[in-house]
Amino acid sequence: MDPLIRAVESPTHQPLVSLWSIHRAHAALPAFLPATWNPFPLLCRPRRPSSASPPRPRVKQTLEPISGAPRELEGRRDGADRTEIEPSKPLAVSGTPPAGLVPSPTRPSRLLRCTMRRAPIRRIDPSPGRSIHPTPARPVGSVPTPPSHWRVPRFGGSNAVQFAPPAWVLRDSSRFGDLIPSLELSRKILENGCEGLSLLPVEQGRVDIAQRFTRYGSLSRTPVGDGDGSSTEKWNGYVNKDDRALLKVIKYASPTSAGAECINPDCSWVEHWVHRAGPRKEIYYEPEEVKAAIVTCGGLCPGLNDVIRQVLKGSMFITLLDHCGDNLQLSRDVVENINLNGGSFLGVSRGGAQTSDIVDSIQARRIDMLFVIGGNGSHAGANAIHEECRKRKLKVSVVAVPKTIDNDILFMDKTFGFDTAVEEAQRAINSAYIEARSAYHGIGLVKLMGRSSGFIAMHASLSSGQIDVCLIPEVSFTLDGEHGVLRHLEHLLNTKGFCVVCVAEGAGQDLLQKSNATDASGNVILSDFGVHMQQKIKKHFKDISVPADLKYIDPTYMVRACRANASDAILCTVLGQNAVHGAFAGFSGITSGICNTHYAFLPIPEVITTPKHVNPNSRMWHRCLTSTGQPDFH
Ligand SMILES: Nc1ncnc2c1ncn2[C@@H]1O[C@H](COP(=O)(O)OP(=O)(O)O)[C@@H](O)[C@H]1O
Ligand SMILES: O=P(O)(O)OC[C@H]1O[C@](O)(COP(=O)(O)O)[C@@H](O)[C@@H]1O
Repeated sequence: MDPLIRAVESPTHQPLVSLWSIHRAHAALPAFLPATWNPFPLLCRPRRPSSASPPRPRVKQTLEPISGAPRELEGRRDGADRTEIEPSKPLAVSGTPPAGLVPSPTRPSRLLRCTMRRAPIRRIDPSPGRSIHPTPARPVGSVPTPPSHWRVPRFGGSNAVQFAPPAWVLRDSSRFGDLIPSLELSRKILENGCEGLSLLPVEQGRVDIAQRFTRYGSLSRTPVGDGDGSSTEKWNGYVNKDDRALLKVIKYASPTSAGAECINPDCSWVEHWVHRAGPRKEIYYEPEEVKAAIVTCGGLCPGLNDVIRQVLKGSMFITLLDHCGDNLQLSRDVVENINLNGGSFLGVSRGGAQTSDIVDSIQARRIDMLFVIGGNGSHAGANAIHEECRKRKLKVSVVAVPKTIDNDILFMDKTFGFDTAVEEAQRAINSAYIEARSAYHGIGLVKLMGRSSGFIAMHASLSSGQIDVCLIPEVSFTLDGEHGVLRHLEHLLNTKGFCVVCVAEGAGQDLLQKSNATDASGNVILSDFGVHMQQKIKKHFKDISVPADLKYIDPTYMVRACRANASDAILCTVLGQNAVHGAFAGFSGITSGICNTHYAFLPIPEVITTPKHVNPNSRMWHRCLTSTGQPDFH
């Protein structure tokens, strides 16, 4: 099914992520399984119920423990002759199994291959106006215990969540019938099955939904050699629409494992599949006719120009870009060298227009694709636009590219600009180090950006190796008292003679007076912890009559108002290209990211559930503590 049309027309948005839960498989099964049993999900395949397919026979299997009575399990046999345990009876062996149980010698693997539970489809209600900023829920800086979302980044709401793959609705004819009950073609689908359907039966003629083959792969791309034995005829370089990447690869044996990100209380394995990004063979727009708009919002970020340029390069025939209400004709020539400079060629701002006005403009200008390059706020905006386009039944692909130096977007390995910002931040740290090292009782203090997450401070501290104390918003601390930061600085001056402190912008907000002011986008304007810390250090050492030479460095915008480094430039290139591929493939309401080293498309509502934070239990934060040698400050 045309995913764009699905997005535009379906009353229930079917997000792009396929997520299947193997319910409690690990917790309940191991005692019954041979040591070689693999609890990982490849053996499990999504069940796709279809009214066309005959009911599968029920089967019973017996588990024969070494000691104790045999137990019977019930399930259904699937087409591949595998048995699925009934969802309502996840294992029918509740309670703690007696020790020493082994699988039945008769067909053990069939029985226990996997336990599948079909989770209800979660309806996404992105509430366009909803603020995704963390402050209402958690006052900035007050971090008594790590909130659950730091430990459990996950898709969806409660329990097992399943997102259908793109064509799922079409294959599930009964569900499809529910969606569009009155249409002739949907009846045909019910009768004939849905495979191979390429036209959506809604308002044909008004919305052009026919797919066509892209010429992307035939332009100049040919396979190199045949050394690997693959046939050049078969090579096409396209990403299959059913390709998926696994989001999480660590299986935590216990919720207390370092950095465990558990979805279930018992930490049982749940697989998260994300759609692989890249060029599809079938596209839903005529490249020569596409009109696209790009917008860059929020704070500056190294690499914005690289993404803009790639959107132009990747899409062969984008003819129009729209910025601030003005039509700005862009061509490849115009953007040829923009990546050599920092900033945004299009400009950035906070705050902005009403969603309905933006969509009015999209409609009036007959724009087919909108590329939104921005952070959490921009993603919320993009989603609101996508929803409004759906409501108006407009064939518009809204695709985002996650941008922020703060690296605070969920599920992404990293956002572009972050690496560069860390590199720049390191320079500030190095200067502070040199100043502190060269002075008698020198103290270098560096404040780095990071509104609600301390990724820049943590990574810059780690990469520089010159930091003695790193303070981030996610970890609470006290300044005064026996276990406070100031006493530790005293200790450092006494022992090594100097020290360097790195604080994230959002750190220690609970120690400061709140202003409650917000910027034009609704982001809380933070109190300046860097200056507060500077004053506290000066006063403390004056009070105890110990000389201290404090040098305060706040590089502020210097870490982001620069050109992307090589690593970010590559990331921007790929993300920008993939955004175009996603739009041409007919997706809307998605973002183009990198997850678990693979480039992926993710549904926007999922990535804006909450900003990503440093997990204080993570290995990375512990590595940082090992590197700085700092104690707990409370
Ligand atoms: N919840 C929201 N819904 C719709 N638009 C939003 C929302 N939050 C922010 N925006 C818009 O997104 C744009 C960028 O948001 P901002 O928070 O400044 O930067 P960033 O995208 O980097 O987080 C602003 O124009 C703002 O009006
Ligand atoms: O002063 P400005 O431009 O509003 O930006 C300050 C904020 O921008 C950032 O650099 C990035 O924020 P965004 O991701 O919202 O663009 C933050 O670290 C910082 O708090």
